[in-house]
Amino acid sequence: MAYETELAIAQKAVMAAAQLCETVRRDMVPEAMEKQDKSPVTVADYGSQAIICKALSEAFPGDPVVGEEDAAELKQPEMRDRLQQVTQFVKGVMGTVTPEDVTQWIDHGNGTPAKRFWTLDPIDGTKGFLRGDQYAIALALIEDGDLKVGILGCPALDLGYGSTGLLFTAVRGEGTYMQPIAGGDAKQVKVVQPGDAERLRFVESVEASHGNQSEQEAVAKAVGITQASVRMDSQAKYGAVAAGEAALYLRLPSPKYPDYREKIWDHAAGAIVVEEAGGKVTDMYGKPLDFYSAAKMNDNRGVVVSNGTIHAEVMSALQAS
Ligand SMILES: Nc1ncnc2c1ncn2[C@@H]1O[C@H](COP(=O)(O)O)[C@@H](O)[C@H]1OP(=O)(O)O
Ligand SMILES: [Mg+2]
Ligand SMILES: [Mg+2]
Ligand SMILES: [Mg+2]
Repeated sequence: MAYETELAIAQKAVMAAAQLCETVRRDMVPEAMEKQDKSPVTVADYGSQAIICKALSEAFPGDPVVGEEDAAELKQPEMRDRLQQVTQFVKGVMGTVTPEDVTQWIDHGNGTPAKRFWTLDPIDGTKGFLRGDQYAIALALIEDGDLKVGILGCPALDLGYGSTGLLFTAVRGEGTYMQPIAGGDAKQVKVVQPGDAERLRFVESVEASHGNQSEQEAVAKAVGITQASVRMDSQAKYGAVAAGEAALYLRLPSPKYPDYREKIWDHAAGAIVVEEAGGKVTDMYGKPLDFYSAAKMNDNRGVVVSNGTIHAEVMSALQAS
């Protein structure tokens, strides 16, 4: 199997990070700190990035990591208690560590795209995490501009499989697998097959300002989806499409933030998980997402994720609207 070592190390790291995130949600009411761009971050976002970056830096010291968080704010003197808290949670998962270790590991995620690199969202859907809803830990390997490995940990997702917490893994050319985070066998998953009317559902963000819900509804209707959307935070939406629980995920630019550009860590892991399950991922104009030029996908607008068979129809509906 290709990328066996990469997959094994990344999967183990994402599992450990998932354990930290769930411990934070169990042991405290996570508080949001505000970043410079006004978006929230928690001790779990930092802890998760520390754990995964440590594992990647040890196993693949030459690979840059393009991660969402950095430790600049956490290193400020007035944040000492907060850093201590992050360190305690990291310790809980991996034994002895110092606050300096933690900030160094987090800052290992300040890399830039290269011939081969990883991209990491330590908690995707921080707002969902804070609300007690869905969130994801998303890690992907990009080589020569193509997604090669994706790991998507969804600690609060069950999709009716009877165990909460699902992990999706994908390697280019080798399919997508889903397994319970709590332990158990991995099974291969496939997107919705044509004619499966019951699963012809669409998913979108809970946060109205992360998309354009009225246009998303109109487009879904235009392609024959009659059920109301399922609203879900984070890249767990990609998991739902990969597992065949929804046929479409629409993320159209919010009229409130027309200049917003999607970030690679918000889509890389989810995209390969869906593609390897047989689905298709493009921007709203049908262009492939650019995962290699920069952390921000400057030349893409919106994201459309489908089971593949309805993709062309969705593009026509978007053009007409
Ligand atoms: N205006 C926006 N349009 C699209 N996505 C956004 C917008 N603002 C923030 N986000 C991103 O949406 C993601 C969560 O999406 P979802 O609604 O699917 O759970 C977060 O990674 C967040 O990025 P950030 O962490 O930079 O705030
Ligand atoms: Mg995040
Ligand atoms: Mg995110
Ligand atoms: Mg964030």
